[in-house]
Amino acid sequence: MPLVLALGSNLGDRESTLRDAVRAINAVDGVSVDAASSLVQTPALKLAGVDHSAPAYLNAVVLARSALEPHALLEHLQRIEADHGRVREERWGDRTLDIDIVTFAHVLVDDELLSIPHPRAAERAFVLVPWLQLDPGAMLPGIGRAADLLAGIENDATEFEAEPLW
Ligand SMILES: Nc1ncnc2c1ncn2[C@@H]1O[C@H](COP(=O)(O)OP(=O)(O)OP(=O)(O)O)[C@@H](O)[C@H]1O
Ligand SMILES: Nc1nc2c(c(=O)[nH]1)N=C(CO)CN2
Repeated sequence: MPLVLALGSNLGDRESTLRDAVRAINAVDGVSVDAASSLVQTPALKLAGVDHSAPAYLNAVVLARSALEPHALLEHLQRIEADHGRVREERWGDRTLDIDIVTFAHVLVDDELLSIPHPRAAERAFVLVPWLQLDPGAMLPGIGRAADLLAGIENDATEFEAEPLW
């Protein structure tokens, strides 16, 4: 099944963490990475709104395929986050690595562990901008076209010069 992942980091060596994370995702049995966006830099979004005093994020989107079901995939992604020093503290707090499942084919999931499509992707330029780079026709199933959604929000993402992630 084709799927879309959103990666973010705002602590430590952000670029090398994201680079390692893409390799680790591809190394999961039953998962293969097809493409990765360029890196975008965005100010940290906190529960109270954008926080310019917090370290900025580097974000990227990865297109992959998975033979695993979504919950099994989530467990692997959380292990990869933990391997990169991710400590779970406050919601929307600073982190070395965050990996979210944005879409998983046209599958809809909504339980206590997992919501797909990711319920906040539609409001996040740091997801929509790199995703549209890889797929101009990107759709959030049941929500809408990524291009239309991006047109309705503030786009605070800027390109970050780096070697391709994949
Ligand atoms: N689509 C999804 N991708 C990844 N995690 C998800 C998803 N839907 C629900 N979750 C759940 O969200 C929980 C909290 O994740 P996390 O701590 O990364 O949240 P957050 O990154 O602070 O906020 P946000 O979910 O808005 O990005 C995870 O333990 C996971 O069970
Ligand atoms: N700019 C930016 N802000 C965030 C991000 C992120 O990836 N980028 N992730 C968060 C937790 O999901 C909270 N805030």
